[in-house]
Amino acid sequence: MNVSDCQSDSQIITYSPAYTLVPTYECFNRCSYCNFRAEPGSSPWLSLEDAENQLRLLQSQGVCEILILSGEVHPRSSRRKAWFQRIYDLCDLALSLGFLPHTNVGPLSWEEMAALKQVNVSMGLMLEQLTPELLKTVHCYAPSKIPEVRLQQLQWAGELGIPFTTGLLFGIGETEQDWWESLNAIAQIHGEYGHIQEVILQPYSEGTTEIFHSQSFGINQLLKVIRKARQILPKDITVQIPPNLVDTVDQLPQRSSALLACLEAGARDLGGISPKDEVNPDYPHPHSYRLRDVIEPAGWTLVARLPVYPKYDSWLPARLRQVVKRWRIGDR
Ligand SMILES: O=c1nc2n(C[C@H](O)[C@H](O)[C@H](O)CO)c3cc(O)ccc3cc-2c(=O)[nH]1
Ligand SMILES: C[C@H]1O[C@@H](n2cnc3c(N)ncnc32)[C@H](O)[C@@H]1O
Ligand code: MET
Ligand code: SF4
Repeated sequence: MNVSDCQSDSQIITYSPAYTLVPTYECFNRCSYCNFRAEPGSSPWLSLEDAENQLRLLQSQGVCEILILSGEVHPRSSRRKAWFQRIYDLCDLALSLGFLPHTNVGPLSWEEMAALKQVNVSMGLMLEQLTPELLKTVHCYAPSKIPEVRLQQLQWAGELGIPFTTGLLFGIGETEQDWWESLNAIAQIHGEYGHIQEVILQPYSEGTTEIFHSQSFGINQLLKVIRKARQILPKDITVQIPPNLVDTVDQLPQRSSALLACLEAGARDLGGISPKDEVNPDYPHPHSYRLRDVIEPAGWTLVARLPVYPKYDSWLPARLRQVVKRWRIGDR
């Protein structure tokens, strides 16, 4: 089966069989909704040896995407160079073992982003929300979340020709008007460069180790967002929702109505399904076979995808194109 470039009118739902590597949990930002970060200096970095051991165990398990997700070292810190080098080396390692890396480690300098293009089939950064009001609240101690900085990252990715995943986080104190402005900003940037593969609509989900402790974003509001996103975003951008965050109460297939409602509203991708959701460790991912049991009786077809869409293969450096080609042949 072929996943066409435009999924929005089809019955096909995709997901990416993924595994997450965390270079470090330490982060100089303090987003108050974060259940991931550790204090700078308190958390050892992932060594290449440990990463290689983890990756070798995955080689026979159908995992394709390696998501490199990290806490951040300040751009002007003397440790920044070593931090960046470790991320680069982890990507290079994953690639050399035949996996497809996708890096999401916060804002990068132009040079850092250009270097990572050589070892990533796609990259990601959530816009979160565009309104600067959040800098007074949840992002008060998070300079990486300055909206202009994040918008510029999307712009740079476009200029560098990097297939990109972005998204919004809902339920962190923004208004409804803010939602539509953020979505319009993504649509506009995609209009310039055509590089946005997917937009993740991520409902804030309360965890056990954060400082924010607010009510998780509700399903009815999320459905409203998905419907409107489908109107605002160009058709060639896929709307992604994380199934573990919308389907938290339903354990039995026949009760998984929230997920089906998201698909009816226009979501077509379920993102990276990995053994552990590092960002929301309190919400484990359902196995792909369970997802299939939930969505296929309702007429949808669940299909694994690569972290780069076919129409972007020609954007990739030769080494990456080679590895992607091997996966496409065995694909679906
Ligand atoms: O398992 C997760 N994967 C996350 N992913 C991975 C994502 O689900 C897919 O693997 C990507 O769409 C790549 O295909 C992210 C990727 C990004 O670029 C930005 C944010 C996220 C956030 C998550 C997340 O919270 N949990
Ligand atoms: C990697 C991405 O995960 C999202 N993120 C961070 N914390 C939470 C949470 N409690 N609930 C949902 N999403 C979260 C942010 O959007 C970040 O950019
Ligand atoms: N620190 C990065 C960001 O917030 C990615 C991981 S968040 C758990 O964009
Ligand atoms: S969400 Fe990302 S930037 Fe914010 S504190 Fe957590 S790891 Fe750091």
